[in-house]
Amino acid sequence: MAPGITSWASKDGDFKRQESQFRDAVEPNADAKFPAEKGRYHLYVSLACPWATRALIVRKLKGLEDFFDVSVVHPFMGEKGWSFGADKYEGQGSGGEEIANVTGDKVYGFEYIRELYFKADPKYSARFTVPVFWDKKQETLVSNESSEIIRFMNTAFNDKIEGKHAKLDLYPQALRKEIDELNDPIYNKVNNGVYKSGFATTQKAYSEAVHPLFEQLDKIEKILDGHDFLVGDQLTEADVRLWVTLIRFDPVYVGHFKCNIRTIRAGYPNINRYMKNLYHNYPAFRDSTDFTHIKVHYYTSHPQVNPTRIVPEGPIPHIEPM
Ligand SMILES: N[C@@H](CCC(=O)N[C@@H](CS)C(=O)NCC(=O)O)C(=O)O
Repeated sequence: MAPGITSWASKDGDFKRQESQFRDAVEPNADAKFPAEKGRYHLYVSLACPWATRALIVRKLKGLEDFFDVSVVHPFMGEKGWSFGADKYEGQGSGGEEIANVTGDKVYGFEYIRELYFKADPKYSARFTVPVFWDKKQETLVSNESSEIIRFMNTAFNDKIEGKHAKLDLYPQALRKEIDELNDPIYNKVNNGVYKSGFATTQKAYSEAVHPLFEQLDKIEKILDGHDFLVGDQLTEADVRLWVTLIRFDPVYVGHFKCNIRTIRAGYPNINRYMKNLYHNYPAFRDSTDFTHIKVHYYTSHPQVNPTRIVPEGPIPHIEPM
């Protein structure tokens, strides 16, 4: 077992996210290493995980449900990492109860996500993260980096899908510069900023994460004034990448990760409207959201942050109506 799988902070109290190790891509051409083929691939996710949820949202936005199926892990993550229910937390809170929407491993019947990593590379020695984009033909991991998985989903299958799904371009040439310029601070200060705040083990590391996080949210609040999307008044990957953190913010990050300078619902009217619009009016966003998985995962899987593992009841509602 990898030592300290549930210890996230470095010696100086900062949380550092590891670089993903599998960085290939599915490509449209038949002679590619990983050619776009219907039924060939499989996506492994946690419904709790914001990075994995990016891939689920784009799969649905691009109409790729028939192209590759999905396996969903149990939200409790123990010492051996993500499991399909082999490791359950039998304690207080909702962690010990049966959780809906856990599928088991539909490809191999494995118990743990780590088994996929060792199948792909017996010498693998880094973290066993989701999402995992898996090639059933070569029995290997194509990519475990969500930002790249959503990029190839956006393009690789386009000549095999139709209409609005093929036309939808989440990373259009004309907007790339603007999207890239936003992705960078949003990744560092928001998507990863909540983890840096929550996993900090010194006051200094916490402060150095939580203030930039809220300063970046303040900037986003201004960008969204009078707009439904971050860039170009159209849905792009920048929205997908930001939204997965926003939807978890009030239910989890405010309490569990101490990101409590403001809530989204009370402190950011534009961000709240934007978040609610995508949830209530875009099934790809709503259907990829499972608040039970989200809350049970965070509150029960980080005993150094929440030793009682009690899952709080609120906020009620998890997301406000339009
Ligand atoms: N850079 C990766 C990050 C993925 C990631 O860190 N996933 C978390 C879940 S939210 C995970 O699987 N963590 C397990 C671990 O670190 O042991 C991506 O965007 O795909």
